[in-house]
Amino acid sequence: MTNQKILVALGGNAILTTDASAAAQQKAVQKTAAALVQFVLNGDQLVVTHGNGPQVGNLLLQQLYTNSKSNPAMPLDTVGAMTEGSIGYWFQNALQMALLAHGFNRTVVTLVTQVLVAENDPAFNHPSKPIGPFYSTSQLDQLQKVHPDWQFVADAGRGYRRVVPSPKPIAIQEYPAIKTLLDNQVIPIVAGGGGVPVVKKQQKLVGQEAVIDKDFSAAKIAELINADKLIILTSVAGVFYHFGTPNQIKVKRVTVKEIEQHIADQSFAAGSMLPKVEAAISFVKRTKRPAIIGALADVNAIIKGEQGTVIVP
Ligand SMILES: Nc1ncnc2c1ncn2[C@@H]1O[C@H](COP(=O)(O)OP(=O)(O)O)[C@@H](O)[C@H]1O
Ligand SMILES: NC(=O)OP(=O)(O)O
Repeated sequence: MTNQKILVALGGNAILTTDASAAAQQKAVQKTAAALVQFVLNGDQLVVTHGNGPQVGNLLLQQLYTNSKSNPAMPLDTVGAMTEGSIGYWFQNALQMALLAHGFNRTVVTLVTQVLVAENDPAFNHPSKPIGPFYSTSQLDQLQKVHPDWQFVADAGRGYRRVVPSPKPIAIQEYPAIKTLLDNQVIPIVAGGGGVPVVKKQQKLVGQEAVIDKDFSAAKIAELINADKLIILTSVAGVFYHFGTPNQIKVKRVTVKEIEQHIADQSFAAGSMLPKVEAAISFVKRTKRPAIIGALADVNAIIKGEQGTVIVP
């Protein structure tokens, strides 16, 4: 029994494989849920957050087909909330079933989470978060004619993706509810897709057309709930130096100071490994507790301390 409070942040591969149908995504989520059960078996208090990049982009595209006065397209903040609900439902359902299979009748709850961001965050003028599908060069030309205001980035060898602003989280509006759920042994699924970005305007919270990086929201919540560990699960076995070259080396354990040096050397790709490393550093610096980045497939070995990259103060 480890009896720790652990926040697990799940990347896209935990949800979406190659098939974007609801059935296929639910199947992937069921596999992920089966892996997460180990934390509960260990006596840990689990908090889950997850990404939504592919899903929020796909749902935003679906809005275009129905866009009319009587059935208007929903804006990005609302579409983000829709993905928190839909992906949260998949996880809620899958985790409850996986726990029941082990004899645990636990309540799992998805909390649509509003995350406060700064209205003057420079990210609003520099879209950087890739969402939705990949496009070929000819598809890109076509899309740019129809949507001249959309921005795209080239994604190393895989085509182009639309990018939207990704402001940094400042505060978690529903933190008191997260605390209450944890105090009552409920497993919360929070800040899915980074949470819905909102800014405070004259005492009102106003949704923003942006997608927060879930790794940053995960680090913020892990800090607020006083988590013993932040675990970021993705598709690679950990953080690599010289990634993608014949000299790549997997980092097993590293101090904040050492890994910060590698950020300065631009070792980590923006929009993929860099936000994970930055989020992990933020948690470790502020709590003096470890953060681990590793593969979802290695979750049991990560729990035993045998896999992943451990970042320490
Ligand atoms: N230095 C690095 N070490 C490990 N992976 C890296 C590095 N730089 C870039 N990556 C890429 O980052 C990816 C993980 O980021 P991403 O796909 O955005 O995560 P997720 O969707 O799981 O949150 C890896 O699959 C890998 O291709
Ligand atoms: N919102 C978010 O960070 O999503 P992904 O992890 O899917 O990119």
